[in-house]
Amino acid sequence: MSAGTAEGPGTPAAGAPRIVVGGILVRGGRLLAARRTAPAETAGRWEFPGGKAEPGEDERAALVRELREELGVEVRPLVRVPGEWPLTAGFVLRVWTAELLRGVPEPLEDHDELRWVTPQEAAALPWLDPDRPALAWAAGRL
Ligand SMILES: Nc1nc2c([nH]c(=O)n2[C@H]2C[C@H](O)[C@@H](COP(=O)(O)OP(=O)(O)OP(=O)(O)O)O2)c(=O)[nH]1
Repeated sequence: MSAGTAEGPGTPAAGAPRIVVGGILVRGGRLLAARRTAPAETAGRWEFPGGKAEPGEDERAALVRELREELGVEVRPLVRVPGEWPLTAGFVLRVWTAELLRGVPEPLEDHDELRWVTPQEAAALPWLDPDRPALAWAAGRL
């Protein structure tokens, strides 16, 4: 809700950032990295799968929806990585750990490769820069 502006209650403040939410899935000491296919400036870079929360959509619900669409799996968000990281104009990245409930992740949308990587292997991949702090946080807990 905007605080004390003329926009009225419930109206997002002008310029309020929209959220991109990414998910950290962990299996046997490895985390799931996904290689983007688009847009061109991000193609070939690695990230945590996820996407944009719709206006008004809870970010956990957005993560569940995005991982269903992109990977074909059902997940349950667990813990939000402390912090958020600015993206291109108007978006911020937030990252959650998530439990894999059902399914085997497949690169159905937005990615051409998925890889379960150790922290050492992850560090050697060309990640999108905004993901690096969340990657470091996760790697320290594996
Ligand atoms: N999904 C995701 N996007 C990230 C991460 N790090 C990062 O910089 N980004 C950027 C890449 C994209 O420009 C943007 C997210 O867009 P997206 O294409 O994944 O979102 P979306 O699935 O909702 O796509 P759309 O509605 O635009 O079609 O955020 C990350 O860890 N996960």
